[in-house]
Parts: sequence; structure tokens; C-alpha cells
Amino acid sequence: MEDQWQRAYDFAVEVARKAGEEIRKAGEREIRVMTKSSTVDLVTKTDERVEKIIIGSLTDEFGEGTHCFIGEESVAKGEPCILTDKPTWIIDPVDGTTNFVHGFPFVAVSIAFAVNKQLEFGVVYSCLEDKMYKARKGKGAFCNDQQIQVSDVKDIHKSIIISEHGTDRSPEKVTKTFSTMQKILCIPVHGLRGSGTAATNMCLVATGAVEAFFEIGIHCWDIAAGAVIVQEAGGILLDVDGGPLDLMSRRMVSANNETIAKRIIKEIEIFPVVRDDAPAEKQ
Ligand SMILES: O=P(O)(O)O[C@H]1[C@H](O)[C@@H](O)[C@@H](O)[C@@H](O)[C@@H]1O
Ligand SMILES: [Mg+2]
Repeated sequence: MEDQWQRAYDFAVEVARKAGEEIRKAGEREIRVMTKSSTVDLVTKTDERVEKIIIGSLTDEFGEGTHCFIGEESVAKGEPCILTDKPTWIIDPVDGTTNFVHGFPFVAVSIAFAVNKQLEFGVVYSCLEDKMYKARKGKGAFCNDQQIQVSDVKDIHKSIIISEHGTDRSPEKVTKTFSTMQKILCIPVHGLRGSGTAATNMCLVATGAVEAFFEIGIHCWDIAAGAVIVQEAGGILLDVDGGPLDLMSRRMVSANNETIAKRIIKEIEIFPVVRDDAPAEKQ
């Protein structure tokens, strides 16, 4: 059967690299910072411009109206965030915007592609490190064309766990987030880390540099590409309650194996978040 998405996969890598070059160039000039849901939820003109470049390139390549798009900054401006059966690109143009603003060296372009609500491939370009992570369903995961594999650690006491505090500073969320991190730290594990970008955190799971990453409050565009990369590197993706991953639920655990995933899930204090695909009036 003709491999119909290989061209889209290869093109997505080219687009991610071009987007990463735009981000690097923009980082050398004055960065215009704005805010979204709170004073610490940052967005820049670069986020908006790079998303337009990505969507424009994909539209030129595949034709107007043939594919759907879920982009972080388009959704922020009111576009719907609904995953249908149509071929859909799920895009975070600058994952790690706060890092980008501060010059903290982890900033990623995240591009995923889904058909019939199934993720076909994911590309994460960590552009300040010049690391191109990619994975296609059933065909393995790669970093700069070298195949990558999750860690084989099964003992939680010998693990590094990644999590993020996100941009919501409400007392309930902050308390539960740090209480969870404290319980995991004191299992004890070797260490807790956080790069500031979910996409990069998931690629660190996929390379075996850390054993797991979990977060409540992320969005589908932060994790869709990383989910394919973790899966194809031999890892596992779950909801924070141990159920199957729900891409639009804004909560996720990615780990090297079920043993580590389930041990972390025992410690996670869950708090409610509004789904990505909730009606506009509920956002
Ligand atoms: O940089 P973003 O696209 O906003 O996503 C980040 C988020 O800002 C940060 O607070 C964490 O939640 C990260 O996991 C996200 O990737
Ligand atoms: Mg993001």
C-alpha cells in the first residue's frame, strides 16, 4: 500500500528546522513579550509569527482546506481546539516561551500529525541545542537520525523524574503540584528536573536521560509530538489516574515503563483542569 504520510513526515522535519532558525534569529533581537492567561503565561511576536510560517508552509504544500490545524497561538486567538477524523496538524511553535524570553537554552518547535484521531508522527526540534527528534508510528524514534531508546531502569530509587509547575499560580494547584513533587523526591528518587518545555521533557524520556515526565496543565500541542517519540522509543503514556492517555485532557504521564509510571501515579495529587476541547464558555 502506498505510504501516504512519508512525504508529510519528511516535510514536517524541514518545516520544524526552518521554524527553529527563525526562533534563533529572533532570539538575537529584542523580544516583544506579551501575556495570555496570567502575568506569567508569556507569548511573543515570535510565537505568533513562527506559527503562521509553519501553518503557511503546510498549507502551501498540502493545499488550502485539505488539512486541519490546532496551533497554540491560533487557539489563543479563538480558533477551535477540536480533534476530528480529518488530517490534523497539532503545533506548538515555541514550546518553552518563558525560556526563550529569558535565554534559558531549552526551546522547541513541536509538530504532530493525526488522522482519524490517531497520531501518525511527531517532530520536536530543540532549536538552541540543534537536536531534531522525530518518530513515526511503528518506525522508531530518532534524535539527529540516531535511533533512541528509553531507559531500562525499573527501580524508582534509581530514577530522575521530570515535572513542571506550569503557569497557573492558584494556591490549590501550586500546593498540590509541590506536594506531589515533594512526595516523589522523598521516595527517594535520584533527582527531580524540569527543562521548562514539555516537548523537550518528553524527548529526554525517549533518550533515556530521565525515566519519566508528568504534568497536569499542559495542552495537546505541548505533548502530541513528544507522545509519538516516547512511544516509538519504547516508552509508555498514561493519564495521571492510570487510565489511557487522553490527548485533550491536559494531563499526562510519560515514562520508560509501566513500573515507573504506576509508582509515580500513586503520588500524584490530581486537581481539575479545563479540557482543551471544552466549549469556549468553559475555557
Ligand atoms: O512554553 P509553552 O508553549 O507555554 O508551554 C510550556 C508552559 O509554558 C510551561 O509552563 C510548562 O507547562 C511546559 O511544560 C510547557 O511546555
Ligand atoms: Mg508549549
